[in-house]
Amino acid sequence: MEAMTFVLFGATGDLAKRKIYPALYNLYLDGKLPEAFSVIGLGRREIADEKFRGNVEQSLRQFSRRSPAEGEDLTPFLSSFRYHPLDVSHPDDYRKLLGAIETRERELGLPDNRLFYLSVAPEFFDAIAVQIQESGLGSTRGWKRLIIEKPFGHDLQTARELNDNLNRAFEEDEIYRIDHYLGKTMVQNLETLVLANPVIQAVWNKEHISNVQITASETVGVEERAAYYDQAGAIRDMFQNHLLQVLMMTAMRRPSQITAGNIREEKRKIIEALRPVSKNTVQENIVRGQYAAGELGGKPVVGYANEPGIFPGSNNDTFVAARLWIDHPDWAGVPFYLRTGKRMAAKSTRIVVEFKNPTEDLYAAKNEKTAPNLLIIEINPNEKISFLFNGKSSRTEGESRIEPVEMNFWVDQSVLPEAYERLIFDALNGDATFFAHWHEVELAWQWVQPVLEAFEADLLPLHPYAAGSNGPDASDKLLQEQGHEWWLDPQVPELIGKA
Ligand SMILES: NC(=O)C1=CN([C@@H]2O[C@H](COP(=O)(O)OP(=O)(O)OC[C@H]3O[C@@H](n4cnc5c(N)ncnc54)[C@H](OP(=O)(O)O)[C@@H]3O)[C@@H](O)[C@H]2O)C=CC1
Ligand SMILES: O=C1O[C@H](COP(=O)(O)O)[C@@H](O)[C@H](O)[C@H]1O
Repeated sequence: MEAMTFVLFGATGDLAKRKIYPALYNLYLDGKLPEAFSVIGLGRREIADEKFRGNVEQSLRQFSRRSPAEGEDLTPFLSSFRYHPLDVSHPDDYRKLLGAIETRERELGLPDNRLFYLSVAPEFFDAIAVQIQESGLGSTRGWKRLIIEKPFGHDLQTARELNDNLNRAFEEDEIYRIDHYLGKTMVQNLETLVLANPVIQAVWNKEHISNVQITASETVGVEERAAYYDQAGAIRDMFQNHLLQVLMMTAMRRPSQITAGNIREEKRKIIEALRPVSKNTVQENIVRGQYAAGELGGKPVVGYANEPGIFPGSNNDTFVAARLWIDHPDWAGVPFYLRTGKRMAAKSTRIVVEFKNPTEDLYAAKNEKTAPNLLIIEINPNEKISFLFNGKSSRTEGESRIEPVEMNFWVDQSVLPEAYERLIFDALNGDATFFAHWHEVELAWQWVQPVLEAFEADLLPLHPYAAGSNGPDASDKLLQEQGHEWWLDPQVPELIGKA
């Protein structure tokens, strides 16, 4: 890997502490950082280098999946770290920063390869990009890259404006938009599961698949992020980015070769083929909800409207479910159901692929039914692939019946890198496969925009659902209209025990 400088805006912030430093440390332990490496942390407050390194060490002890041993000498890792005060709105600070980076490049004999990581509030993205250009920080003979965190805009227009500004300083192939779902083991595994297995490839289409269900349910509420969340809602926070990315990864067709460009091209074709909703059709296909008071883990929890920092009477969505159609010859007639919500019964991010079941009545004469084959890809908190199929088993002496059985592949989570480790490693290497391309982001906003407008115009009811439930009943109806139902966690074992 090429020697380089990692310039971190927001080095004193929460994300840096919880995710970025632990990711860098784990990459270091695995020998995945360049031999010559300089990290320059930035923030407004004045902090001495020693103190900054102490803060980084503290974050490793608290948040790294492999915590350093008590008394372990972290100097070899921490010696790469320097701190530099900078206020994003002060042009002079960028010129001083350029001086500090160049000094370190000379000291360490580094080429001027620079990766800028914007771990700051989104309202600063534009100004930073412009200043990187104007101060000369971006005028390198080596390469330059930009990592940005979501949100990429608040709607279609602001996303486009942001992108235009980023493009003043960076080409598209220099921009790495993090969607941490694309760094998750099982989301990355999807590509292999579907593309590298001819048997699965053969059935991955409308001939064999009845419907696809993508769920990201959370038990947490709005937590400490009321100011952001009350403006974003589930539609911007989870649906526009993570859920649509998982949809693209699930539905994409086989490229001729596995390259970043080809994968992104195939994903783009899917999001482009999503049938648009209009203000008139949004009611039929989208359900929005907001959690009311309820119970989780045996404890009462307040409703969204009573959470600290939430605007009284807020009609923000904390739950969204949608039925989507992909106008692509391979997916005609296959509904994709997506849903996400806070304060739901369980933390579960999963994809359930339900196959068509032409054999359901084959055993009618024996008074038996077969269950549909299900492929379940669990993304979080378990990382697991299960296949449910029909088998013949004898539960009672002498009596043999058809029974759904489950075949499992569990990932050993204890040895796996975290999403941020994978994504930072890829960005250091210039591999953009698992980052969101502008086309995907723009098309996702384009699809979501009429939904945002319908929400703003109050064209859809805001269904209350009890905290600790599976969301509003209206989201079940979305599926029932097509003769489907959400496959819930507890239901699958029940199905296995049935038959
Ligand atoms: N935290 C998380 O889990 C996640 C965060 N994100 C995104 O990551 C980004 C950072 O989030 P997070 O770390 O939580 O935010 P924090 O509020 O914890 O940190 C913000 C950082 O920005 C710096 N900062 C604020 N104002 C200025 C300024 N005028 N000039 C220079 N630096 C400034 C702060 O340093 P100082 O006060 O010293 O100036 C601090 O280091 C956001 O875009 C967020 O949406 C995305 C996913 C998850
Ligand atoms: O991006 C976000 O994701 C988290 C959920 O992530 P997960 O990895 O735990 O599934 C969500 O809680 C948060 O609101 C959102 O901003």
